[in-house]
Amino acid sequence: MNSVIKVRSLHKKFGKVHAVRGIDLAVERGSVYGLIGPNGAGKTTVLRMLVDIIRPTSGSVSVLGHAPRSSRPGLRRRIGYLPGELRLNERTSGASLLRHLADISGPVAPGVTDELAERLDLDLRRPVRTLSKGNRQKLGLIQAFMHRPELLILDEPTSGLDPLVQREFLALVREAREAGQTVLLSSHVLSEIQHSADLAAVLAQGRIVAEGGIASLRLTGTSRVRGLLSGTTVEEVREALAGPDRVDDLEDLDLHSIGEDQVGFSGVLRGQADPLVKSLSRFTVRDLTIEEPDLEETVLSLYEHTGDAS
Ligand SMILES: Nc1ncnc2c1ncn2[C@@H]1O[C@H](COP(=O)(O)OP(=O)(O)OP(=O)(O)O)[C@@H](O)[C@H]1O
Repeated sequence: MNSVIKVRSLHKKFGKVHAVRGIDLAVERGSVYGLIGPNGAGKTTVLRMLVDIIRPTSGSVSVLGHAPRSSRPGLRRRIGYLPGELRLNERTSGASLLRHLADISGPVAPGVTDELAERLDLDLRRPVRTLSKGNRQKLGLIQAFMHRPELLILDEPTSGLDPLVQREFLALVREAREAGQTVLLSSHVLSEIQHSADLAAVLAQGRIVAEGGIASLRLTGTSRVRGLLSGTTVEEVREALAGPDRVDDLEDLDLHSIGEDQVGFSGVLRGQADPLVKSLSRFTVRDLTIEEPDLEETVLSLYEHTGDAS
C-alpha cells in the first residue's frame, strides 16, 4: 500500500469541544478521497491538521511520508491546499496575487494560470477586492492546482461556484487523478463526492461513521421528487407507480391533473432513482426534478444501520 496520507487515532480538542474523536484514515497515491459530513462534523479540523495550521491533541499524522509539524517549505510545495475560509490580499489583482503565491508554492509552468482562469471563467486582471465570493473561490482553486502538486487538499472546493464551474472543477479533479496526483476533498454535498471520489469517509460528530467505495456506502439518502407528465391521466400514472411494478422506494405520492392531459406528481424517494426513472419512461416526461438528498438524514440512517448512535 502506498499511502500519501496516514492518520492514526487522531484527536483534537478546542477547550471543552472535542472536535475530532479518534480518526483513522489512509489515502492511497493517485486516488480521489472524499470526506463528507454535515456542518460541524470536523472536516475542516482534520484538513487543517494535515497542513499543520493546527496541531493534534493526540494521534499521529503522516503526509507524503512526513509529519506535518516537522515539515519544511519543501513539503508544502508538494501540496496544493484550498482552505475552507480563504483570506486573500485585497489590494492586488488576481494575476499578481497568483504570481506572489507561486513564489511560495514553487514553479508554475508558463500559461498554466491563464489556462485555469479561462476554464473556470475568471478575469485575472480584476482587483481581488471587487471579486464575488464565487470568483474568490476560483482564485483559491487556481492557486491550489497551478503548481501541479502531488497532493491536493481541498476544503469545500465548490462552495459558491455555479453549476457550470462546478462541472469544470470535477473535470480538473479527474485530470489530476489521471496525471497521478492524489486528491483529498471535503464536502457537505453528497453528489459532489459521488461524482468525483473513489473512496469516501462519512464524518459525524468527530468520528468516521462509514467508510468505503462510493457504491458500497449507503449514501443514497432521501430525496424529494417532482415531475410533470403529459398525454396521460392520474389513474394511469398511479397504476404505473403504485401498481404491480410499483416503485417501492417512493412514498407520500401526490398526483394531480393539470389541464386536459397533464399530470403533476411529487413524492419522497428513499433510495435509488433508477426504478422511478424506468417506470416513468412509458410517459412523455415534461419535467423531472430529484433534489439533493439531505445529508443530515443520510448520516442518521447510517447511524441506525451501524447501531452507533452514541
Ligand atoms: N478554533 C476553534 N475553536 C473552537 N472550536 C472550534 C474551532 N474550530 C472548530 N471548532 C469546532 O469544532 C467542531 C468541528 O468543526 P469543523 O469546522 O471542523 O467542522 P466541519 O465539518 O468542517 O463543518 P463545516 O462544514 O461547517 O465547515 C465544531 O463544533 C466547531 O465549532
